[in-house]
Amino acid sequence: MDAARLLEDYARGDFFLATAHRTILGSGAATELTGTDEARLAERVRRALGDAPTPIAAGVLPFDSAADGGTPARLVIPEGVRFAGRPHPAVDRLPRRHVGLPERVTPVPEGRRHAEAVADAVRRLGERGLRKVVLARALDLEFAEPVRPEAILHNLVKDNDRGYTFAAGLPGGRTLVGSSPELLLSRQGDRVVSHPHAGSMPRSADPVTDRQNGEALLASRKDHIEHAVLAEAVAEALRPFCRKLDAPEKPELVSTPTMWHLGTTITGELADRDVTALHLAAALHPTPAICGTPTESARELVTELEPFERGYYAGAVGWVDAEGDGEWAVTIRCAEVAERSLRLYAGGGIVPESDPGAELDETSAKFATLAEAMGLPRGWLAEF
Ligand SMILES: C=C(O[C@@H]1C=C(C(=O)O)C=C[C@H]1O)C(=O)O
Repeated sequence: MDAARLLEDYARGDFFLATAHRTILGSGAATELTGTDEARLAERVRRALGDAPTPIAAGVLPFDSAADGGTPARLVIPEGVRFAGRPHPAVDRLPRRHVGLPERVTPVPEGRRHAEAVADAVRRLGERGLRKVVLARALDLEFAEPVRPEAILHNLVKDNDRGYTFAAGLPGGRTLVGSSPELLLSRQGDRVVSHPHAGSMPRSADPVTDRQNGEALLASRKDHIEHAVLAEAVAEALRPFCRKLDAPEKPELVSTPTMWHLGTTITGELADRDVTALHLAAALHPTPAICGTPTESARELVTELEPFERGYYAGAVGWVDAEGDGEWAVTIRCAEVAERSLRLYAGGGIVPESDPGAELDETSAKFATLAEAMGLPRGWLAEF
């Protein structure tokens, strides 16, 4: 099966995930499973897959299922599932799709307010004994015409030949669409892998500046601190499930078409095959890549300082099969698409060494993944 065909067949409400190794299209929903207790949901999914018409359950976990009003995890067992190999080079021959310019862009909060929140966070880290907190901001885009998530997904897949490029149906007919560099967890047999990312610099069209940015990130003490907090937490969360765990001491430089990051590949051998990819994803989430350390105090600070609900941003997207295998990516570099509007999200890790202006710039740079896929003029969103 050709991955380009799956991309062309994707329709709003379907589940789509393209990675460096495979492409999955789950169409329709034979069964929908939602819940705010992810560990219990993982059990229900395991039972439901036992006699399901298709081999996987797929969907999204929210940032915080206990947030105001409750944001449930949503998985479906699709009516039909098709698999293909990696999307590239097959999708290269497809033309780009037109998305259209928004009529209005509203930052939530305004950039200046986000920088103030970062300064506030830096102060409160010390007061509350936090090592790190991740603060995000959003941009609301309004359009005169209906927004087509299929067009955005199409361009995201063309632009990003690595990473995890996804679309998933949300409650209320909305769609989460994005391209994340970050693997929360994959399980295949008894092999588990996580590839946490923290520490960021923008890519540049100028090769010299681009290389310098990557080198500056590798040399940045602040970014290594930010990363170490994350890598340690992911290793500690996986350790109880593994009879062997390999967590390198130093991160490597990794890249997307728009950002440089520090990443650590953590691999383990699962002790108990009954623990599925969804159980593991639920146990790891939320990592300090998108929340902070310690988790509960960081989540409280996020709620205090961010003037919006994260919903399914900074959650997870992925699938699990009847054997318990599966893969889950962190839902970053994404947008939540409604009928004629969409909300873009971007955040960054704050440690005592963080600078508010630099953190604001980092969120602007992270909007570029979606901005490019929407065909927005380069740097246009950076004004907001
Ligand atoms: C929170 C986001 O990204 C996360 C935060 C990073 C950082 O603070 O350096 C890097 C990668 C991601 O784990 C985002 O893109 O919105």
